[in-house]
Amino acid sequence: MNLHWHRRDLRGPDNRALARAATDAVVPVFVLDPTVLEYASPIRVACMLEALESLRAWYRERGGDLVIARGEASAVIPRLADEYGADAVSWAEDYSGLAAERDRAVTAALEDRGLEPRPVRDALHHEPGSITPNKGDHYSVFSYFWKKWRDREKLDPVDAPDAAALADPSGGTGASTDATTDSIPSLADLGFADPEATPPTVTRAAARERLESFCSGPIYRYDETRDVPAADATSRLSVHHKWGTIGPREVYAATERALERAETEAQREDVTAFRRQLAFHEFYTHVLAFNPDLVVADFTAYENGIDWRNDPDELAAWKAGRTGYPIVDAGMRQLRTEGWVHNRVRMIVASFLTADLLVDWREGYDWYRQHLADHESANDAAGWQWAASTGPDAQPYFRVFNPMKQGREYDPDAEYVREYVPELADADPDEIHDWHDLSADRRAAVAPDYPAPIVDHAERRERAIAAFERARGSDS
Ligand SMILES: Cc1cc2nc3c(=O)[nH]c(=O)nc-3n(C[C@H](O)[C@H](O)[C@H](O)COP(=O)(O)OP(=O)(O)OC[C@H]3O[C@@H](n4cnc5c(N)ncnc54)[C@H](O)[C@@H]3O)c2cc1C
Repeated sequence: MNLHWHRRDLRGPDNRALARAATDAVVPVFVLDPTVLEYASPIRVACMLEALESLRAWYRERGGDLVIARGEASAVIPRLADEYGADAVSWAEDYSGLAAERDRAVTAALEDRGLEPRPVRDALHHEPGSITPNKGDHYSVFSYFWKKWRDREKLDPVDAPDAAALADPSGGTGASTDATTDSIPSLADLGFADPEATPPTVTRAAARERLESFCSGPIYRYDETRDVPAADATSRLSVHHKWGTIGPREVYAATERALERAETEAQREDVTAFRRQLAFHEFYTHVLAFNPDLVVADFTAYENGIDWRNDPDELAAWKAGRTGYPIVDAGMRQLRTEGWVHNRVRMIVASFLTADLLVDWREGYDWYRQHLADHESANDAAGWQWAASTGPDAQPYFRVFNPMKQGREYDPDAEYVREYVPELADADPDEIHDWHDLSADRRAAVAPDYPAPIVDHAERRERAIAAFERARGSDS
C-alpha cells in the first residue's frame, strides 16, 4: 500500500507522482496544514476547496476516495501512513522555500519510522538544476534559458491510475477515520471570510475546457493579441497551473497538436510564443528554487539601497484603483473583481507603484498575494522584481512605463478601461487617454466621480530614475 500526498497537483490524469504511487494500491490524501494556511487568502482557499471537491468526486466515481486531514503535515502524513499500512509516501515536488522546508520535515519524519519518502518530479518539464549555464546553478537571463528549454525533449502526459489501484480508505465501511474529516470544510470552517472577487472555476473540467478552447483558436493569434487586455486572448490557465488541475505535459501535448494543425508559419510562431510564456514560469521557478528569499529580498541588491517613499495615501489610492490613471485603476479594479489581471496590466500597475509612487515592491507583492487567485510565489515575486528593476532579467530602472502611452497603445478604444472603471464608461477614448491633460472643468464634466491624477508622471519618472541612480551610487 502507498500513500499519495496531494498538494498542488489536484488532478488524477497526467500526475507522475500519483502514477508512481499507483503501482501498488494507493490512498490519496490532502492535508489542511495550519502553517501553509497562515499564508493563504480567501480567494486562494476558495479555489483550493473547489479543486478538492472536484478531485474527491473524481476519486469517488472510481471507487476510491480522497482523505482530507488537518494538522501539521510532518505529524499527519506519517500517522496516516501508519493507519493505512503504507510503505511509501509519494508527492509532487514543489519549489518554494516554505514548501521545501515542509517537505524536509515530512521526509525526516517518514524516515524516522522506516517509511519511504518518494518526491517525484511533476510540476515542471525540466527541474531546477537541469538547465544551467557553464557556471552556476540557474540562469538569470531568460533568453539563454529559453533556448535550452525549447530544444529539450519533453515527457508525454501520463495516464490516470486504473480504478483498481485506488484503495477505499474506509476499508469498504464508508466511514471516516480519526485523522480524516468526512466533508471538505468550508471557508468559514477554516477561518476565512468570503473573497471580495468572484473566484474563477477551478475544476479539472474547467481546466480541460479552457485548454482545448484556447488551443483550437486563440493560440493562433496569441503573439499579436496577448498584450491587448480587452481581447481575452490569453489562456487563463494560470489558476489551473497554480492548483495543478491541469498537468504540464498535457498542456504541452495540446500545443503539439496545435502545431500540427497550424496552417501557416505565422500560426506556428504563435504557438511557440505561447510555449515561451510557459517557459517563463519554469525559468522563475528555477530562480526561486535556488533563491528562496526571492519573495522577500531584492534579487539584485543596489549598493546604497533604494529610497522607497511608501506614502500611505498614494499606496491606498493605488489599492483602491483611484490614482486618476485610467489603465492603472482598471487593472487594480479587475484584481478586486476577478482575482486575475491581464499580464500587460500587471506590468503597468507594478511599474506605476514602484516607479511613479516609489513604493517598495514588497507592498505590491503582498497585495497581489492576498487578492490574486493565481498567486504563485515564483511568478509573483519575479514579476514584481522585474517591474522594480531588482529582479532577474529585470526592466532597466531608466525604462519607466508611461501609463498614458501604455493605455493608448494596448487599449486604444479604452474598452478595457471602460469595462472596469464605470465612472469612465461613457467617456471618449481620447479623453480617457488624455485624462492627465484635461482641465479640471473638463474632467468634472466628463466624469465628476473619477479622480484627477494623484501625481504627475513626468515628474515622478525623473524622481524614480534619480532614486535608482543614488541607489547605484552613480548620481554624482
Ligand atoms: C507583477 C506581476 C505579478 C505576477 N504574478 C503572477 C502570479 O502570482 N502567478 C502567475 O501565475 N503569474 C503571475 N504573473 C505572470 C503573468 O501575468 C500571469 O502568469 C498571466 O497573466 C496569467 O494569465 P494566463 O494564464 O492567461 O497567461 P498566458 O498568457 O495564457 O500564459 C500561459 C502561462 O504561462 C505562464 N506565464 C505567462 N506569462 C508569464 C510571466 N510573465 N511570468 C511567468 N509565467 C508566465 C503562466 O503559467 C500562464 O498561465 C505576474 C506578472 C507580473 C508582472
